[in-house]
Amino acid sequence: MKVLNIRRIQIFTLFFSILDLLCLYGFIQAIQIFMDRLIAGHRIDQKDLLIFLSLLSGMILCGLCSQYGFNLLPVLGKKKLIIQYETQLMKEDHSFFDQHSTAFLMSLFQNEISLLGQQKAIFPVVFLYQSIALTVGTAFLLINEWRLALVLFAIIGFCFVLTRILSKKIADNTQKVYKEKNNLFQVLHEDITMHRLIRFLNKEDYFSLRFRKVLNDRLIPIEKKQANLSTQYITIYSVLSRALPLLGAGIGLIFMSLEGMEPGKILSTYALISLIQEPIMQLAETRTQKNTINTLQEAIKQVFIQHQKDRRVVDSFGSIQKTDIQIEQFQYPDSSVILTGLCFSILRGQHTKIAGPSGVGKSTLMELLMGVQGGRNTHILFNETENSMFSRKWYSQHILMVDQKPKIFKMSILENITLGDTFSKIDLDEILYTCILQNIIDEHQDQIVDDENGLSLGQAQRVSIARMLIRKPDVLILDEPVSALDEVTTSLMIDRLKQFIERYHITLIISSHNPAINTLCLQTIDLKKNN
Ligand SMILES: Nc1ncnc2c1ncn2[C@@H]1O[C@H](COP(=O)(O)OP(=O)(O)OP(=O)(O)O)[C@@H](O)[C@H]1O
Repeated sequence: MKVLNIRRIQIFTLFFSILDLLCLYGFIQAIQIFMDRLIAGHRIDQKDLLIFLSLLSGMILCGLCSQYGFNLLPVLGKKKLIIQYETQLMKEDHSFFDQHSTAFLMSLFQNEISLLGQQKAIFPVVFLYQSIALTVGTAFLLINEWRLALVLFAIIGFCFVLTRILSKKIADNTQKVYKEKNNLFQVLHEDITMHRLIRFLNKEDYFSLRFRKVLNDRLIPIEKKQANLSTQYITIYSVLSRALPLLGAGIGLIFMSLEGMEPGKILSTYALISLIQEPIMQLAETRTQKNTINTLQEAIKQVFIQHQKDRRVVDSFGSIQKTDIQIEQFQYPDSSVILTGLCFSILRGQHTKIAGPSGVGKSTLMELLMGVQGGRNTHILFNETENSMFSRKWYSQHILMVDQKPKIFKMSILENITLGDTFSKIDLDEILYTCILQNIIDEHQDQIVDDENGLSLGQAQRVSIARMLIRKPDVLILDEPVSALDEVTTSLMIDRLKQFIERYHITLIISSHNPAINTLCLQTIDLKKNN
């Protein structure tokens, strides 16, 4: 995908903004000259009109171009940063997603990352442009009437200090607003995802009250403070922008009566003062933006600190002949011990059943095998090498797992299986036969499905198995693979699965409460409850 080059658009915007500025100052000077000449009794000729019109059309054209750039930059900046962080998100480890809720990550992308992208793209252009505008304006004003300029600078300087203090306060408060907005977003997300349960329990009022409490007691007070600060800021700004040019003209008139200042000069001084207060205020404003950018950048950096440094180094290693499981003790953070004193091996072709009552730690053991959980007292070895030595790429080619809850993407069934990889028609037909999916494919054709729409739980389970099986790993871990299948389909599925794994030398590790699975397995590891 081609992303427009931000740097080029920034230069384009700055270039036309400066041209626009120069046309504007040229225009002011032209007015002063024409006015002085009119007063002196000269007439305006065709050449003068031509200069006038050229400057005017230059201003319109350059204004259009620079405005287009200013409107385009936030869009590009937002897009760039979203792509950058999405790529980073996809590389994150399992523990990252345990730490942050979906709602939090979604709101991070919608709010903070988007805003940071916009500001980062537009900030340097605004800053540079306003600095140039201020320098040019100051130079013109000083040349035009230095005594008047000094009086006005003193007033502007005072307002500048005031707005700087205010803008710092606004930036600090903005961070609090973001934090509370995220909070509210998470509560709302929970209300939506749990809505079915809430309705069953007739608890709508209880949850609405919780939402309103977060909104009224936490977010609204901070937003009110923000409104108050912004009002003070804008008031100073508007008083300055309205009063300053009039003040300039007034002082100019005094100079005129005392020392005979020309009317053309008063007019151009008035126009210059009108122009100069804008960059001054905008530069104060960019300070607010700079504070916001820095804090946002730091906040996002904190979220995206890689949790587990990727120590895995081995990419090429033969197929798995032996898997050793040595677990002295495993527990999740802040939980009691789940697994303890486990030591067994699985040889190639030695299909193994992991048995035990619900909650004993079967899925946990499987996650340890997949390397998504781990710890100092747990050792998983493939061909006598610690699993931490293997890269994720190696894992994806040699050991795969089908979760207890089937995962279906919003794609067609075939796409759900291939996930963009190319498989031969023979391979596809074979997998559809093994997982009893041919009828479902015929029924749904290329229709898009997801796990809530279009597939039963048993069908979704079979699609999830097909997705992993077609990749023919050395070891396939199946967590409760037939829990949603009827007796006939279970028995057919087991027969076909047996043929498939024998043909491709795949070793199965299965957890299931269904005794029919026993016919597939050569050893059983019985997990016992620790408490
Ligand atoms: N991410 C986690 N953080 C903390 N505790 C967890 C986590 N995942 C599972 N547990 C706890 O670990 C224990 C074992 O859970 P696990 O899912 O491994 O059991 P199981 O034997 O597969 O159960 P079932 O047969 O019902 O699927 C449970 O007490 C569960 O609450």
